[in-house]
Order: sequence, then C-alpha cells, then structure tokens
Amino acid sequence: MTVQSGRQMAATTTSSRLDSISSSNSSQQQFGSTRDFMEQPLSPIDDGYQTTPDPFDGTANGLVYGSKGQLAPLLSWENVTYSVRVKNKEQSSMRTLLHGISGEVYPGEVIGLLGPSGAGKTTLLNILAGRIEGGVLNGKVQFRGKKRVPGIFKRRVAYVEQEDVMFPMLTVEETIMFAAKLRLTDKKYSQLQKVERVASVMQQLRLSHIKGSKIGDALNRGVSGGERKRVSIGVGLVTDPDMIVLDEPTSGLDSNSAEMVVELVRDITRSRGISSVMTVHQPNANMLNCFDRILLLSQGHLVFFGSSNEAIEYFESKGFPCPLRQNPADFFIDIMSLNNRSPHDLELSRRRIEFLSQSFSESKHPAAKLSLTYGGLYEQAFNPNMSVANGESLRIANTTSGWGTTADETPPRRANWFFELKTLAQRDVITTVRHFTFLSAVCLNSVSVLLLLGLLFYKLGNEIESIQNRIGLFFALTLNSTYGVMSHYLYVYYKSKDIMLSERGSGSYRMSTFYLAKVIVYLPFAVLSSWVYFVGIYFMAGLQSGATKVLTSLSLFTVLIVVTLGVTLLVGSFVDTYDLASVVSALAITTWVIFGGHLANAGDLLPAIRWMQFISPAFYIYEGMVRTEFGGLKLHCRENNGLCMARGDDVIKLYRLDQFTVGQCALIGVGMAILYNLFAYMSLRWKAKPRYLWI
Ligand SMILES: Nc1ncnc2c1ncn2[C@@H]1O[C@H](COP(=O)(O)OP(=O)(O)OP(=O)(O)O)[C@@H](O)[C@H]1O
Repeated sequence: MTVQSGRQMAATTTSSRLDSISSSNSSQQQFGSTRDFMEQPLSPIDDGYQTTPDPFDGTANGLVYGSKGQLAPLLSWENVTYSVRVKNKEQSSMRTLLHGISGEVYPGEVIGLLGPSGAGKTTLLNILAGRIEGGVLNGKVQFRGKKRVPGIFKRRVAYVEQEDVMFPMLTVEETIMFAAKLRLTDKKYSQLQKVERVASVMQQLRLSHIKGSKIGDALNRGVSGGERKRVSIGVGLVTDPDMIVLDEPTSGLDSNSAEMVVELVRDITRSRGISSVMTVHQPNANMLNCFDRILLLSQGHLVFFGSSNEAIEYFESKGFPCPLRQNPADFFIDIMSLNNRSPHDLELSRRRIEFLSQSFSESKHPAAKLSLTYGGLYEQAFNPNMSVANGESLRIANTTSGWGTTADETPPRRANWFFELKTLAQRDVITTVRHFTFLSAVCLNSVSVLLLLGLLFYKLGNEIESIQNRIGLFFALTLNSTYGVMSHYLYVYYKSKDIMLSERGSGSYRMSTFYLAKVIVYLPFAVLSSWVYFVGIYFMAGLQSGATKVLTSLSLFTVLIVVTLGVTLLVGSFVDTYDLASVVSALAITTWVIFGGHLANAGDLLPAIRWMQFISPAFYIYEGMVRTEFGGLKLHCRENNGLCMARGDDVIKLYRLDQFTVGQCALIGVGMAILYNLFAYMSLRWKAKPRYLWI
C-alpha cells in the first residue's frame, strides 16, 4: 500500500503552492473579489475557460492516484443525492442538500471534507457513516466493493460525534474500558486482551497519563476539551473499526489541541491501515497537510476532490490562484462561499460556485469520473493469493499493525446477554454513586420528608381527631414518594438516555439490557431511600405497631415506589426531551393524587371520570395502606361528641375505601408495576430504534 505520508505531502504542497503563487503576479486581484470574478470572462460557456489546461488530464495525478488505483477503496460513493422536505409559509417543497457527490476512501487514507457553513459536509459524512435519517437518499455507497449491510457496517465504522457524549463521572480509562467490554465479544477477546487494547489505545492517543482523571462536564471540572475529544476517538478506536468518521473533531478546541487531534487521527489511520473521513471547519495549514485528500463541497455540490496540492494547481488553472501567504484552506473556503453582502455580490458568488462545480464535474479528474468498478479491485487487493501491483497487500498492512481484521466480513458478534447486562449495570452503579448532585438530592429528600412529616404527624394517638391526621399522613406519604422518585430518576435517566442514543447508532448493546440495568440499579436506590423516611415516620407517628401491620404497610409502600419508577421510565422513554417529560410527569402525579381517593371521596366521583381512579396506582396503594392502618383500630370517643366512630373499619367505610381488600390492592399494584415497566421498555425500543437510510 502506498500512501503519501503527511510530511511528504506537506513538502509537496508547500513548495508547489509557493511555485504557483510566485508565477502569478496579481493573484490577489484575480480572485480577491467577486466583482473581479465577474469582470473576467470565466463563465462555463466561455471559450477562454474551455481552453484552460486541465491539470488532471492524466499526467498530473500520477503519484497518488496511480499507486492507489492498484488498491481497492474501503468505502466508495457514487452520485449521492440527498433531499429533504422543507416547509415554508405557503407550501412544502423538496430541497436538495447534496447533488450527485462521488468519491472514495482507501485504507490508510485520511479524507477531509471541507466547505463553507451549510455546504453539506455533515450531511455527506452522516450518509457515508450510515447515520442519516429522514429525507430522500439516492446514489450508491459501497463498503469493500459491496452494498453495505447495516448490521455489519455500523460495527465496522467508528463514528465520533461533534459533541462528546460521555458519562462525566467515569474516568478516561473506565470510559474506554466500558466501550471495549460492551463491543468486543468475550468469545474473541479475553479480559486481558481487552485491558491491553485499552492501554494501547490510551497510549496511541496520549491519554495514559490522565487515565485516572474523570471526564467531567460543565459543573464538574474534568479533562480538557482536546483530551475529551481524544477519549471519544478512543471509544471508537478500541473496537477495532475499519473506518473512523469524525464530525468536526476540532470544533471548540484551541489550535494546538486541534492540530494534535488531526495528527493523531492521521498517524493511527496510517499505522492501522484503516480509513478516516472527517469534516473540519477551517483547518490551518498543518491540519490541511494531514489530509491525504480533501473533498470540497459548496452548496451541496462537489467542487474538488484530491490532494490539497492538486487543489491549488486546479483552482489556479481555473483562474483562481491561491494568494501568497494565505492558508490554502481559507482560500478554498473563500472561493466556495456565498457572498451575502449585496444581491449583486450574491449573484456573482453563486455564479462562481456554479462554475467551479460544473468545471470539476467536466474535468478529467478521477473523482469526477468515478465509477464503481471497485468490487473486482477489492477482491484482488484482499485475496492473499493475488498480490497487488506494488507487492503489498492490505491484509499484510493490517496484520502487521496488530489490529486489523479488515478482510473478515462476518459481523463482530454481540457480547453475551448476561455479560452485557452486568457491564451496563456496573456502569450505572458507578455513574449513580459518583453522581454527587443526584445522591445529595435523594438524601436531602429522605431526611426532609422524614423530619417534616415525622414532626407534623408526631404521636397521632387514638383520639377521634387522629382519623383526619392518619388519612392526611397516608396522602402526604403517597404524594411525596411519587414526586421524589419521578423528579430524581427522570433526570438521571435522561442523562444516560442521551449517551445510549449515541451508542445505539453503533449497535453497542441491546435495549433489553440497557433497560433492565436501569431498573436493577435505580430500584434499590429508590426503595432504600424511601424506606428511610417511611419507617421513621411510621414509628414517629405511632401507627399500629404489630409486625404484620408494619410489614404490610411497608410492602404496599414499596409497590408504590416500584410502580412510580416504572411510570418514570415510561415517561422518560416515550417523551423525547427532559423539559417536556418534567411537565408530563407533574401532570401524572397530579392526576394520581386527585384520583387517589383522598381529595375526593372514592364513591362520589362521576361515573364518566371514575375509571381514572382505577388506572391510578396511588388509589390502590393508598386504599391498601389506609385499610391496613384502620383495620382493627380502636378509637377513643369523647363524651359529648355525637360524631364518634370507635372502630377504624367504620372509617374505611365512610371514606368508601373498601372496594378492594389489602391483598387485592397489593396484587393490582404489582400488576401495574409489571405493566408500566413493560410499556416503558416497549416505548424505549420503539423510540430509540435507529431509522437510518441505506443505499
Ligand atoms: N433535515 C434537514 N432539513 C432541512 N434542512 C437541512 C436538514 N439537514 C440539513 N439541512 C440543511 O442543509 C444544509 C447543509 O447542512 P450541513 O449540516 O450538512 O452543513 P455543514 O456543511 O455541515 O455546515 P456547518 O459547517 O455549518 O456544520 C444546511 O443549510 C442545513 O440547514
């Protein structure tokens, strides 16, 4: 495999650029303004343009393309067109974001997608990575000379998103290790191999010295932005991908960190014989030199695809020489950008872009003439019995790097279900116990509810007035516990759901293990923290102290916590945003409480709305707890008090809380817990299912 090194490329690019610039004595004026462009006879139908020598007439592209032509591209795309429906005030219409883009990337090659803002870089990147949703996608994308198989492809490609979505409370090493555990199968990799692989990735990405540092977030300081980006790359790299796709990996980084990230990607790409494609907003000259080839996009059109050195020659041949001392990347962006300063400037720049895209599609450049005949080439390159022309097969390149399994087309199997569940649960335990804000909120809630209700309902006694206090206490307990569980667990669930949605795209784990791990980890926290105040309040209030009474009330209360967690996860799974989910959960609590049997007498509700009582878990648990407490309770009637109920059972009847037995209440509660959790899991599966378009 012959791939120009960055250094070689840098030398060639710089010297050629300077040569071309020095041969152009008025370069600045030649392209500097759109007005100048307009004054030049440069329309696509202009004779002068048509006689301009094309640097890609078969002689200028010998070095890079000649040698690469003997290899097969890992990924190739032909005539990719993508449109979306846009709605304006009057009507909706289709808008084409990409117009027939073709290209390819070879093993060991780094491709930079460049273009002004809105050019379609991210759109193209997502299409190539198999991460585009919605719209209409046409064209052809081939992986190793064949149509992509989503199940295989998504595990062969590491996608590094622009936003680093990771657990802030995990360390660098833990973050990469969990990715390795979840995505490298036990059958293929031993625990030791995984540990070695994580260490190797950290070393390659220069993260070993900070392996114990937490990732951090806006609230908790952690690793720097550049380090965080390298961890994101490490998460993708540890799974041994054939290709790494990065969306704006340098955004938000200072120039040193940005350069380091791009250089590391280039080094890893070469040493492992993988392919890399990345979008970069405005690379400096050093970063530009890390790209073997650049794909220039403007307004969804391909303007150039080749090395940056060739790009300079090419644009010069079209009458756009790169000015002296200008960063070539800035120059490329300049000539590809729309100029909105005035309608006239806009029109000129639009014509310039049209001209450039048309020129490139008509040029003899290989990318402009790309046809997908790579299937045969691929077979040749990967057939160990057949050497490629330069005598170096890709299989050898990958084997010597110690990582590659490029020729292996069987999809990497998923981890064992139980191992996956255990790993996810471990990760949830660590992230939950290290979540200081969450734990503080849970503890504070338990202590404050204990003190507030414990003191408010302290020593209720058995006087007639205690009836109202007892009823009020159970109402307050139901309200506080449901509110506490919903508010606390909805928040942490959304945090990890965001990460799951990002990991889901690469098929990291099953939804069943993700959901079950949440229940396994959240439930003990929710139940134990609620028991603390329930038991405390129970004895502070002096409720019936027999073991059966205490255990029955505690069991009913526990069922309420389990149901509430189920409803929380249902809302969290179904509703897309946390903000909206907070409103929905508040509404759910209000409805529960209204129909819980305390505010309105259970028997007096209008038949049209009485059914709502029966879908409210609070109604059954409240009824069960009231029945347990008042069942067999002896109350002291005062003399001269005509309104006296000496038996707790009469109170149950008065409040019409005698529709179900305690056992039935508990059973219905358990049934609801199962049902709500089932709904939550199903809606998570439905909502989180990736709906990517494949061509
Ligand atoms: N789903 C969509 N519906 C409508 N318009 C879209 C959609 N996705 C992207 N666009 C539009 O398509 C154009 C290209 O978007 P894209 O994000 O690919 O550009 P970009 O080159 O990556 O820009 P930037 O560098 O600013 O991130 C933009 O004008 C964007 O507003």
